[in-house]
Amino acid sequence: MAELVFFSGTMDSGKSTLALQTDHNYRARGRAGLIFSRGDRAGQARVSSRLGLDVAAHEVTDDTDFWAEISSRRSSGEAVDYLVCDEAQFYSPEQVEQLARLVDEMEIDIFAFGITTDFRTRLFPGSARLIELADRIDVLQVQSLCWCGARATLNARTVDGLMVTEGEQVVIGDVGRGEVAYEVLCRRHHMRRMTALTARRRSADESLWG
Ligand SMILES: Nc1ncnc2c1ncn2[C@@H]1O[C@H](COP(=O)(O)OP(=O)(O)O)[C@@H](O)[C@H]1O
Ligand SMILES: Cc1cn([C@H]2C[C@H](O)[C@@H](COP(=O)(O)O)O2)c(=O)[nH]c1=O
Repeated sequence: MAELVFFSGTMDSGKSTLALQTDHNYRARGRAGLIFSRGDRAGQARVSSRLGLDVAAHEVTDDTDFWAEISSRRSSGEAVDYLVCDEAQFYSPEQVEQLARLVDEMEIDIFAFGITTDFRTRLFPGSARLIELADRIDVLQVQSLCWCGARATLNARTVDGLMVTEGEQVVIGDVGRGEVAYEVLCRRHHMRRMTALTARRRSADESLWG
């Protein structure tokens, strides 16, 4: 039976690496698949992993209709056994429904990878629909860590190292890089808006003033 699986984790938890490994393993066994992504940091139509792999992919846009796209490929004789869908948090709820339909009506395995929540700890619409519809949700086993050493479960957006809570939901970026960047935190420190820089400053102040 084909499945819709949602592999989720914080930023920098190895999702794109696993997406590329999954594609590699299925392809190595003669199965035919397609890789999709939306808004990868490396640019349009790419899936890039911080471990160094960077491969071509099909860019998902507002106009992408997965059902129409795969039906048309199949009608013209192309085999499509599975889809690897990276940055799936950016897909629309309707696109996630199209993916679920491909599983149920065409027996195509869908491996979707993405973060669940944004910098304000709110679900992305695409991730919400994946959580509602997936046959299985796999939380990545590689632990990303908060600066305090606890397991990081949330993504913070930072400007010059300080956590911000206002802004657009979607701003493509990387952890620890750029003026606007991201940092993974445990819930306690996300709630306290305490990034690595804030913590360092606080401890410097404490040692200065006793
Ligand atoms: N220099 C490195 N050596 C070993 N592992 C690394 C290195 N840089 C990154 N990684 C691993 O890559 C992971 C990030 O992988 P990636 O697929 O880019 O994450 P995601 O797609 O979830 O944002 C990190 O959690 C870490 O385990
Ligand atoms: C928290 C959060 C993240 N993003 C963006 C930043 C990155 O471009 C991607 C996540 O990529 P990764 O492969 O999981 O590192 O999402 C965003 O647009 N808005 C947010 O709130």
